[in-house]
Amino acid sequence: MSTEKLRIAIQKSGRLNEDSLKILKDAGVSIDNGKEQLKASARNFPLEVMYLRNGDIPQYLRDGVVDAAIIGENVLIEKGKDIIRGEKLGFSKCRVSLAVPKSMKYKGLQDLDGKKIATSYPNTVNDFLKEKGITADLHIINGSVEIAPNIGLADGICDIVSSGSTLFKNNLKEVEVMLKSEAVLAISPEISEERKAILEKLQFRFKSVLNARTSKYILLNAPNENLEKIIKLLPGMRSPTVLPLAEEGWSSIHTVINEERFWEVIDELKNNGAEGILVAPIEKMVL
Ligand SMILES: Nc1ncnc2c1ncn2[C@@H]1O[C@H](COP(=O)(O)OP(=O)(O)OP(=O)(O)O)[C@@H](O)[C@H]1O
Ligand SMILES: O=P(O)(O)OC[C@H]1O[C@H](OP(=O)(O)OP(=O)(O)O)[C@H](O)[C@@H]1O
Ligand SMILES: [Mg+2]
Repeated sequence: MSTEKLRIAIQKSGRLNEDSLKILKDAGVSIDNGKEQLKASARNFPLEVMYLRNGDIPQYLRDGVVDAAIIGENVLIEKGKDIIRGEKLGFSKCRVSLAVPKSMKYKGLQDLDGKKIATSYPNTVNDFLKEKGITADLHIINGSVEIAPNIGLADGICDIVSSGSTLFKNNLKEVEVMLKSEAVLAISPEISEERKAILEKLQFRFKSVLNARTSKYILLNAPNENLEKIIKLLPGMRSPTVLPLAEEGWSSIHTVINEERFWEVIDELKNNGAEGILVAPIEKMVL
């Protein structure tokens, strides 16, 4: 048997750390915890985890020092265009935006021409502004970017926005969304065939976990005369299971549904006589 292990990087600490460990755990990979060691092995899967800074990961992938990573898509756009982008992982959702002081009368991007913009994402801003024919003077800083306009360091900023509360607290307003981001699986262009085979197994497990996270198992009782209408609202994986109830004229319907879709159709289900509706989480889902 091969002794080869897949080397995967995850963020050492910060916004991505917890959810990255969670998706590995949900995929059945048990890691002997050792965050202090910066490197840990999985007990039951040929995997080695390296705990690294998010911003350093593209270089490690490029050099082939790690085979794969869980990283913010925005970081790949900023400095990892040559890195292979795999599945989106559904967490750490944010956007990278331009913001200006609330008091500024902003009419459009031309208002930023020749202005000073503070950011930790110079390539992203440059690419965006260049395409629109705007030239700005970039001031590169690594953190607390939102404070820059208040201390006279810049006229505007480009940074990550999620709830918008950091902008609000610093008297800034979001004026352009440059890109949307979430955590993704990133893959080294240098990955060996043998490790790629291990990665494919992990990707399969991630997909099962992600499918399950967005789906719910639903059970409900419905009068037989409305079965057809209700089934139309609940297509399921192939089609719903329909079982007769002990009470004549009624059936029980079991199916899998996307959670958002469930909330969209709930009123129609009720209007068609559905009752005793149960919604249960799904552990894993293999399509
Ligand atoms: N407020 C937020 N809401 C949602 N996602 C975010 C938010 N801030 C950052 N992110 C996402 O999480 C990633 C990591 O952010 P975090 O602030 O933890 O680390 P960092 O300081 O950018 O990186 P490093 O690990 O190099 O120190 C970002 O690249 C982005 O994709
Ligand atoms: O729109 P919001 O929900 O307020 O989130 C946006 C803020 O979150 C991130 O900072 P973080 O808290 O990660 O601190 P950091 O600058 O130390 O990375 C980002 O750099 C923004 O400042
Ligand atoms: Mg941050």
